[in-house]
Amino acid sequence: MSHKPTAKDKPLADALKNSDLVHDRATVESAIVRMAGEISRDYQGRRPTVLTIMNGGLWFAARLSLELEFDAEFDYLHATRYRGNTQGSGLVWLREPSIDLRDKDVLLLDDILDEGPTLLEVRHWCQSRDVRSVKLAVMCWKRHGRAVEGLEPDYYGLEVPDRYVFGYGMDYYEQGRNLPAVYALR
Ligand SMILES: O=P(O)(O)OC[C@H]1O[C@H](OP(=O)(O)OP(=O)(O)O)[C@H](O)[C@@H]1O
Ligand SMILES: Nc1nc2[nH]cnc2c(=O)[nH]1
Repeated sequence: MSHKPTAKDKPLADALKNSDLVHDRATVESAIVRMAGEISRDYQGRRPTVLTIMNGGLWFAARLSLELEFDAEFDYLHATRYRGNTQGSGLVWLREPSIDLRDKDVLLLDDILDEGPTLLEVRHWCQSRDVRSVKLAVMCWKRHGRAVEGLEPDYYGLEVPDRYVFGYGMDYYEQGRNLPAVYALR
């Protein structure tokens, strides 16, 4: 039986030795503040429903939401297709939002847009709930041109290289999410 690698087999310290810092904390946080300004302007006069995609979106969502200049309704969903691995597979839903989304202006928050199936499916799921609108905001965009067709973020903070990245919410075998910067494996 093949063994799925875990944190024990893949120490974070080794990954850090084998990685480059791509965005330090100040750069990440100023990008998030800039995004919050753009989102605040666009949603003026509305009270959107902000849905965080767990787990990775948590750190970004918390930082961003403190900068938003409007009141909002918050909830979260948990959908994962990497499950502590560095390669994605089918999306597994672990928790759906508990509030009724009908006629809501939904803003989806996630840490990274890479190949796109996660946000594509979650956006589609929201549309099937008869939302008024749905937009995507991601902290990092791995803009390699291989994402599912037509899927681009409405808002993004930073571009990241076409390598496995971690930190600021993004995991390396379920480690490193609370690193306050973004690293890329060499
Ligand atoms: O654009 P994609 O290729 O679909 O990848 C992006 C998704 O991958 C990560 O989630 P993951 O499945 O690792 O779950 P996690 O947030 O719990 O780490 C990340 O948080 C995004 O939701
Ligand atoms: N941590 C992490 N999660 C991802 N999900 C999709 N791409 C990535 C990536 O590069 N890093």
